[in-house]
Amino acid sequence: MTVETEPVAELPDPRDFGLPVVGEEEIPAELTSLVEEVRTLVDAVAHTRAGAEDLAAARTAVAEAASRLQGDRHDIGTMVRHTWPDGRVEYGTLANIVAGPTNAAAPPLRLERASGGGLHGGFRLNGVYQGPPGLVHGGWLAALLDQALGAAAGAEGMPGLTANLDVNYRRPTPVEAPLEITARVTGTERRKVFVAAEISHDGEVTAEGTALMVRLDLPGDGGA
Ligand SMILES: CCCCCCCC/C=C\CCCCCCCC(=O)SCCNC(=O)CCNC(=O)[C@H](O)C(C)(C)COP(=O)(O)OP(=O)(O)OC[C@H]1O[C@@H](n2cnc3c(N)ncnc32)[C@H](O)[C@@H]1OP(=O)(O)O
Repeated sequence: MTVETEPVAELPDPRDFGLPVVGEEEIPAELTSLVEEVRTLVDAVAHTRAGAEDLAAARTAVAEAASRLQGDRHDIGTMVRHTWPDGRVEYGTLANIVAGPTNAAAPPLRLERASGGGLHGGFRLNGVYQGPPGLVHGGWLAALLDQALGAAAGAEGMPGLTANLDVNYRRPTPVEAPLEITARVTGTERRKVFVAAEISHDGEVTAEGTALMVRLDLPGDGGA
C-alpha cells in the first residue's frame, strides 16, 4: 500500500460540476441563529411534559414559522465554501446531516486540522441523539465517524465516497457530555483512500471506525 499524505490533486471547485456554492460568510446571521433555535426546539419537543394548551400554541407558532420559510430554497446539492484565515478553501454540503451549517438536524460536527496531522473536533450531543437510555445511538456514531473519515480524505485533497465503513463500539458513549473525534488518512492505493477515526469521552475511546473512501474520478487525474 502506498502511504501518501500529500494532496493528490487540487480540490475541485464544485461549480465545475454544476453544483451551486455559497460562501459560509454569506449565510445570514439570522439564519445561523434560527438554526440554533430550531435545535433547541427539537430537544424541547422531544422531552417536553408541557400541557395541552402550551403544546397547541407551540404547534401553531411552529406551523406559522414553517410556512414563512417555504418557497425560496437552495437547490439540493448546494455546497458551502469555508475559507480558513490562511486562505485555504474547503467545501462541504450546505445541508449535510452531520455537519451542514444550515441543517438544524445536524449536531453540527465542526472539524479542524490537528497539529499532528488529520482532523479533530470537540462536540456534545443532546438527548435527541439517544439510542439506549442516556447513550448515543450507534447509527449516529457511525454517521459522525463516516463524516470525519470523509472529511479527512477531503482535507488531503482526495474527496470521495465511502465504499466501506467498519465501526467498533468499545464503550458506551454518553449524551450531554463532552466528546472528541479525530480522523486521518492512513494510506492510498490508486483511487482508494484508507482512513481511520475515533470518538472518545474522558480520554477513552468509545467508538472507532475505519473506512475505504473511493476518490472522485476527476478529469485529468488519470485515476491513479
Ligand atoms: C464534485 C465536487 C466535489 C467537491 C468537493 C467536496 C469535498 C467534500 C470534502 C469533505 C466532506 C465529505 C464528507 C462526506 C462524508 C460522508 C460520506 C458518505 O456518506 S458517502 C455516501 C455513501 N456512499 C455511497 O453512496 C457510495 C456508493 N458506492 C459507489 O458509488 C461506488 O461503489 C464507488 C464510487 C464507491 C466505487 O465505484 P467506482 O466504479 O467509482 O470504482 P470501483 O472501480 O468499483 O472501485 C475502485 C476501487 O475500490 C475498490 N472497492 C470498491 N468498493 C469496495 C468495497 N466495498 N470494499 C472493498 N473495495 C472496494 C475496488 O475493488 C477498486 O479497487 P482497485 O483499485 O481495483 O484495487
